[in-house]
Amino acid sequence: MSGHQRVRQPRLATDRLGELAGSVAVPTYDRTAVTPGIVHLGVGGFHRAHQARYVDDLLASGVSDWGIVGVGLMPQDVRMRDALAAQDHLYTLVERAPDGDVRGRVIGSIIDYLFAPDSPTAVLDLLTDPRIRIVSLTITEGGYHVNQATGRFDASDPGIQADLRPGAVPSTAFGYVVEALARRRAAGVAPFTVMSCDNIAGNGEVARAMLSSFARLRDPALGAWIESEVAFPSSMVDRITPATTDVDIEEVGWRFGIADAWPVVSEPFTQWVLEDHFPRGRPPFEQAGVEMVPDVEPYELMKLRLLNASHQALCYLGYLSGYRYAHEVCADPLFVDFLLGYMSQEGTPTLPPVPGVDLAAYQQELVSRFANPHIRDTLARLCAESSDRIPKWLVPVISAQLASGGSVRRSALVVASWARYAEGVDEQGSPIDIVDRRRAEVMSRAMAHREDPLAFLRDPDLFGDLVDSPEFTEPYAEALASLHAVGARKTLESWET
Ligand SMILES: NC(=O)c1ccc[n+]([C@@H]2O[C@H](COP(=O)([O-])OP(=O)(O)OC[C@H]3O[C@@H](n4cnc5c(N)ncnc54)[C@H](O)[C@@H]3O)[C@@H](O)[C@H]2O)c1
Ligand SMILES: O=P(O)(O)OC[C@@H](O)[C@@H](O)[C@H](O)[C@H](O)CO
Repeated sequence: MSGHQRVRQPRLATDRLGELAGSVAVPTYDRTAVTPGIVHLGVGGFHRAHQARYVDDLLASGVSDWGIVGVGLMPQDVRMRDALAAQDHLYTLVERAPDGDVRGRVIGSIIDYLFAPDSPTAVLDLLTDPRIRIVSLTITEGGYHVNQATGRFDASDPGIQADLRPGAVPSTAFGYVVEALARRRAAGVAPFTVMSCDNIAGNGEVARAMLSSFARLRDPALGAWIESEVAFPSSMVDRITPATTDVDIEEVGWRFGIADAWPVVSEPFTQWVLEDHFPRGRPPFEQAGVEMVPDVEPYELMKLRLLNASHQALCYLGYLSGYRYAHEVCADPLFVDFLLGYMSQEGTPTLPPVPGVDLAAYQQELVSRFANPHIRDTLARLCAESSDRIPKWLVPVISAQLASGGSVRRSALVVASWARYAEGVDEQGSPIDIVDRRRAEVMSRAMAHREDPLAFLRDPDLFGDLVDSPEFTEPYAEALASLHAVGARKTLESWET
């Protein structure tokens, strides 16, 4: 309870907004007049802290035809359905600054939410409604079914297989999007734009390639039509948004007088760089601070190779050393030196020029953001789903550095720390809950590396041919041996670069 007395607050609802206006910002626009223009698949913490907040700004400025309808596809999304339905689809966004300043804001831009298993027909009807001109996605990196080694579509997922059966009722994001596009095409309704907001380099291009490959397996002509007729703008999205905790829910109660079943907490920083390619129209995003550019790639690479790869650089080593939060790691100068060294010596040399960005200042700002003690971003969140993260964020850095003759020593230590973490026991002997959709394979390779030091790397789906590169395997094997012999902290102390 954080020392605060538990008081039962009335549930967040439209008719309470007036009384809440003294303690938090609330929507002042008429939500009943807002019509849907965007369907978002994967309404989790990030979408609610980021895109929905930008759209809320636009609705407040008088735009009324770009409301968001959320769609949940996964079994766990039933909780989001119930939370939002009980509070008129309103929720509280809490922004916590490093200096302890806390701001609350009720977001009104999600005007409805459908849980797809309740009614696939309702979801398909929505997606074929001509008013829907954008379908946006935060379905996580794993939701795109990319074979990491070949870059091609991987159709092995059972849900994908089910969605490929003739006449299937969709169950996956790809199943819904492609079925809806097929219906729009048949009905002569212009396709919506697909806007990926996941942390993937070239997220628009990846979405285009994977969705059209999936569609081709259903109907080659449909696949070709999607590839040529549907727009897939790429984006760089950035706002650190940890998973909401019970303490966060209680804080929203005592601090703002709001009973909110599922608020969302984030840092104050937010950035969205978006490729301006929306042939069916778009909201005036730039009015809400979105940077509309012709080419997002330099910004995406900067963010993924500096911010996201640094998250991986700090999470396993930090966890093994006994830390549990990102800010704890970033209060430790040994780790900060390592992160800045990785960013300046290995991540940054692989980047193209990034228009208007001072990369040295960007690196320092990242460390300050990671060090925000009020965000309480857990290392467990950052260590999860590493099989989807390391190959997309760090392996490209290693490959580029190897190609140019640059250093990979810090990156090698990061990969070795993941391998050590994947053994499933920390340096204090406590079990680690490995959360990864490839958990069994990853853990079994980690179990084998005491006998065969390169065993963890022998997975071309994750590492391509890195195992054949002595410039990488030598520092990797040295790092792994050191982690086993003296642990993460001492390895960092002595890691010569
Ligand atoms: N959290 C952040 O700091 C952050 C910042 C930038 C970008 N992102 C992007 O947003 C994504 C989601 O992050 P989050 O913090 O909202 O996570 P979250 O767990 O809060 O929400 C993820 C949502 O996606 C759904 N989902 C997961 N896998 C899916 C799949 N295969 N198909 C369809 N839906 C699926 C979940 O059910 C949930 O609704 C990340 O993977 C990342 O690409 C997150
Ligand atoms: O959410 P993921 O899986 O893409 O990655 C984990 C974190 O690195 C990520 O969520 C960052 O917090 C985020 O990308 C900051 O904008």
